[in-house]
Parts: sequence; structure tokens; C-alpha cells
Amino acid sequence: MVKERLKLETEVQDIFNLIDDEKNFLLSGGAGSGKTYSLVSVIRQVIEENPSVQVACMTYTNAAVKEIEERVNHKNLNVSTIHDFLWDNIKHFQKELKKALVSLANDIEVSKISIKDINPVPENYFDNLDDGIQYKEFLRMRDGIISHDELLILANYLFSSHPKLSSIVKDKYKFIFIDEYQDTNKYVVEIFLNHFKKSSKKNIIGFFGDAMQAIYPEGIGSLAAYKEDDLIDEIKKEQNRRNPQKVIDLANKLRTDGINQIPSSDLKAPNMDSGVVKQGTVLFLHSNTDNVESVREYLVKNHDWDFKEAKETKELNLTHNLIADKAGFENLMSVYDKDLVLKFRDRIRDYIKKHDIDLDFSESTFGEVIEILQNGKTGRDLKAVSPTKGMKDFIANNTELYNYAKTLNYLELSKVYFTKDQLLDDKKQDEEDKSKKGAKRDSLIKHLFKIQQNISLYQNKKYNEFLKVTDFRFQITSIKSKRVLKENIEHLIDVGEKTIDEVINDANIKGICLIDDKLKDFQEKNVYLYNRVKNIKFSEFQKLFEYLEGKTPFSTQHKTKGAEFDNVLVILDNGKWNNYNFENLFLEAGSPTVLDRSQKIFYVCCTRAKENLAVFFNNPSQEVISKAKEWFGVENVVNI
Ligand SMILES: Nc1ncnc2c1ncn2[C@@H]1O[C@H](COP(=O)(O)OP(=O)(O)OP(=O)(O)O)[C@@H](O)[C@H]1O
Repeated sequence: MVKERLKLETEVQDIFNLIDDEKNFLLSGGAGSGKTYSLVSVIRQVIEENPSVQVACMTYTNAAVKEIEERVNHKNLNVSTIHDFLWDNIKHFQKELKKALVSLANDIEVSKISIKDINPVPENYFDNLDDGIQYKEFLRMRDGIISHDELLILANYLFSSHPKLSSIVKDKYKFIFIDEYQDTNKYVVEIFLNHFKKSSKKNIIGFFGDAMQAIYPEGIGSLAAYKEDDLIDEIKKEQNRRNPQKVIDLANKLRTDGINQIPSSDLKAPNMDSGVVKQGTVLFLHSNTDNVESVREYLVKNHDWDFKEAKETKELNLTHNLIADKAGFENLMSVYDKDLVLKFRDRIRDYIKKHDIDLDFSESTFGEVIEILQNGKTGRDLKAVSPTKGMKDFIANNTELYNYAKTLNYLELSKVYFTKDQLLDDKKQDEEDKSKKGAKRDSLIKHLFKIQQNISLYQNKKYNEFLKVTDFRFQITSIKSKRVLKENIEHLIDVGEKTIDEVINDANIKGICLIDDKLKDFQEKNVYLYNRVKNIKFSEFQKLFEYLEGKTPFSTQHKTKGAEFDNVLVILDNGKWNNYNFENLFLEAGSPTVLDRSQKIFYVCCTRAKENLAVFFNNPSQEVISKAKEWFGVENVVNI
């Protein structure tokens, strides 16, 4: 054995034994067992032993990217997302890409890839594209632009049909490591474990993860079948280095695969204190109101928690919607995510499509289309072309919006499309998180960010940085102009009750943040959305800014995977998302898939705590309380 390896953890030494035997491997282990830590050790050792080879590592969690960058930092290591890795390796084979896309589009079994109204797609369909096949955030198959889902299908097809492609990638990367394998798409696993086999070149694929933490439905979940087929050898980590004893005990009860963790014997492990494992605290708090503010107060008063320490104390909610109310950006969230007028439009559109209604609506308003359908003499089902109960309630509360939508050209309104990603993409876990740039945010939100960045830098007295970002920098020619800048920014900061539209104009007139072409273009092309956002108070956007910049203690439960914090408050409220059911989590009842999903997200949440864990359940039944007593201990179940 290479001498230096002796200093490594035993599991990492076991991995190197498999590498020596040219075997692909899987490192699995419960939460906090140190898989990310081992991944970094493996990468470092591989580079040490093979200084001339390239290593690829794919990971999704912020925590892992940060840890890898800090601890490895080597030019031979390429850290990326799986999508970027695949695209980088196939994008130069344009001829093959075009041919493959046409085949997939014409394959009736592949429903995700098709070109509307073109069937079959001719062989030379993509031959004259200026930029060839491209991979982007959005899909426009007609123009040869694919997005995330299509990329995986396409890459899988190419690697399956071109063993040479596997040889090229294997030559380029002698080692490929995939973190959080459980949430990796099955197409990706197939590429690396099945299609790669078709090339006789040598390389090593290593997976790291935990089946109990599979929280995304598109993920493979488990690699058990690959293990059975001998395509991969498993090494298990059993110790826990993160969580205090009480959290480990709880987590062991929550695991559904019988894996029982023990605290590590490593005296330097984070969960050790002077040679003994920390005890920590676990609490199950409940009350008959859903007022989480009182839960926070209870923890502050009785357990010394400090929610202002956003880096170390987190409140985990299932959805951004649940957070929006608490963090104060509920109107913005509701515009981007809960527009039931647009949902009604979808209902009408789907009806027209489903029933092949062949009327020319090109000159009709949305209101006219509704009327035509509702008064149709063709025996149409009136219910199917009317708003649902939820839509009716929404319309009753938003009559102005509904009346406005009814005046819009139906075809134009049909094109209106936006998602909450345009508002919320890439939330930072904490303020120091540098990797998040909000790629999917729309131009309006990006512009508002720019304005608020100006304000925030000036308010925090970061004058040099402020001078670098403000558009006013081009106007600074004299002492007098500096004084004008001071007056202008101080005027802008005082947003008071001003609307978003007013602040955009103010920032423009005062020269702090100019209305640029991107914003103008957005305003022209997204009249419906802009009209809705513009009247919301700018102070509400400021709340969103704080949330996205990681300055609040709030996080969604999914986004905390891989991370760890001293104090963790988990809110068990499914926010009417029926993919999850926390009552049934405790009763171990209900639909098996919903139960499984709820068990896994709850396991992920609880195991983030390095010191103290609190779980809040609003108005639990007696059965839930009994189970909570079993899991948390009688003395830790508290009615606040
Ligand atoms: N060998 C080690 N020496 C010192 N610290 C370690 C070691 N292994 C892990 N740790 C520390 O233990 C904690 C948990 O490790 P890590 O985050 O790698 O766990 P994980 O298995 O990836 O957890 P999860 O599945 O919950 O994301 C981290 O604080 C990490 O820095």
C-alpha cells in the first residue's frame, strides 16, 4: 500500500483498495457520517498519487462545493454539475447530436422530445442551425435548443449508441466522482455504469451518498440493483461525526432501512467535547395555534437560541410559500406563484386543445373566448369551462386583475408564462455563499437586486464597493458631483411606502441605477407580469432580498441537504402540498409514497443539527403526541 494512505480513514483506504483493483465503488453512510469529508480525501489522495490525470467531481449542494473548493483547490480537478459535465463532453459532436435528436423526436416511446406539428422530423431538420444544437435554461426544440431534462435523455442515447464517446471521456477523466448519488437521475447512472462498460478503456467511477436522503423524485434513490449486478462495490460508513447523541438516537429511530449509527470514536470529530460525545437537545414543541413566532420566542427565552445568528440558527419550512408569509414577501410570491387567473386561462386553453375546438380566436379577447365557450351551443360542459372553486375565490378577491385579463388578446395572454424560479432562484444559504448568482431570475428581479445592492452597500458604509456598482460612477467629475451622489442615494434609500415602479424610476432619475435595455425589453414583453409587480411596495422586495441573500434564518427543507447548523427548528407544516403528510409520518400510515417522502425529508432536516434540534407541530392529535414521546422522550415533548 502507498505509505501515505495509512493516514487516511479506514473507509477511504478501503476505497483505494477497490481503485487498485480497478473497481467502481459506492461510499454510503447515514447523515453526518462524513461522506463529503471522505470525498474530499479521496480526491486529494487521487491527485497526489496521479499528478498528471484529470479528475471530475459532480455535486449539487453548496456545502459540498464550498468544502471541495476550500480543501482541494487543484487545477486537475473539475467540479461541476452533472448537466454541465455531460454537455461539455458531448457538445462538440454536433453531427451526432443532430442525428440523435431527430431519432429521439421520431421515437414514440420518448414523449419528452418532440417538435410540435412536425412529424416525422426530417433527417436534415437541424442541419442549417447557425449555432448548432445548444443547451440552455429554456427549451426551444424547434430551434435546436434543449434544456435540462432533454440533455439527460440525449446524453444517455449518445453514450449508449457511441462507445467511442465513452472512450473519449474515460481518456480525459481517469476518475469521475458523483456526490449525492441518491438524487442523481437514472439516465446518468446508466451512462456511467452501463454504457461506459462498452468501452474497454480504464477509469474509475465513485458514488457517494445515502439512500435515506433521496428527496427529489427524479433521483435514482438507490443503487442496490447495480450492486447486485456486480457493477459496483459498496463501502459503508457507520459512524456519525456531526450530530450530538440525542439527535443520533432520534435519527436511528427515523431510518427505515435499519441502519444504526454510532457516534465516532474520533476525538477530534465535531460532535465530541473533551473526549465524550455531546448530548445536545431534541424538543418536540406543539401548540394549538400555528403562530411560529411564539415558538421562536420560546426557544429564545428558554433555550438561549438566537435567530439573528442566521448562519448558525435555522428555521426549516417545507416550501418557499410558507416562508414568504413569515419573511414578508407574500405579495411578490403570490404574483409569481399563485396567479389563479392564469390557472383559469390554462383550464380554458386545455379545454380547447382537448376538445379540438377549431374556432379562430386570433382576434378575440380572453373575455370573449370565455363567453364563446360558456355560451356554446355545442353542448359543452359548462363546469369544465368555468373557474374552479379556488379560482372563483381568487377572482372575487382580484376583480381588477380578472377584468384586465379579460380585455387582453387571448393569444397574447396564452403566451404569458413565468414561474417562481424567476423570483427565487439560487437562494444563498448564508451571506458568505459566493456561488449563487440567481441565473434564472428574470430581468425585473435582477434590476431590483441592483437597486437594492446600491442601497445596501451604502447603508452598510461599504462606500468603495458602492462606487464600483452604482451607475452614477460615470457622472463623478468633481467634488460637487460627489455631493450630488450623496444626496441622490440618500433620497433613494428612503423608500418609505414607495412602490417598486416608483423606486425604479427614482433610481433612474437620480442616476444611481439606470433603466437599461434589458429592463425595457422586459417591460415591453411582460406587460401582464410587470403590471402586477409594479404596484407592490419596494420595501417588500427588500424583504425578499434579505431572504435570498441569506440574511434571514429561513431555509426550505430541501435546500438544507448537505449542510449543518448549530440550532435547527423544523416546522412540520405541509402548506397544503399533499406530496407530504406529517401527521401520517408520525402514524406511519397513509399512501406509501407520501409516507416515504415525508420520512426522508424529516430525516434530512433533523440530522442537520450540530447542537440543538426543535420540531414544531401545530395542533397534533393524541396519537401524534404519543409517537413523539416515543421518538423524542416524554420530557422533551412540550406544549408551549
Ligand atoms: N475524518 C474527519 N475528520 C474531521 N472531521 C470530519 C471527518 N469526517 C467528517 N468530519 C466532519 O463531520 C461533519 C459531518 O461530515 P460530512 O458533512 O462530510 O457528512 P456527510 O456524510 O456528508 O453528511 P450528510 O449526508 O448529512 O450530508 C462535518 O463537520 C465534517 O467536517
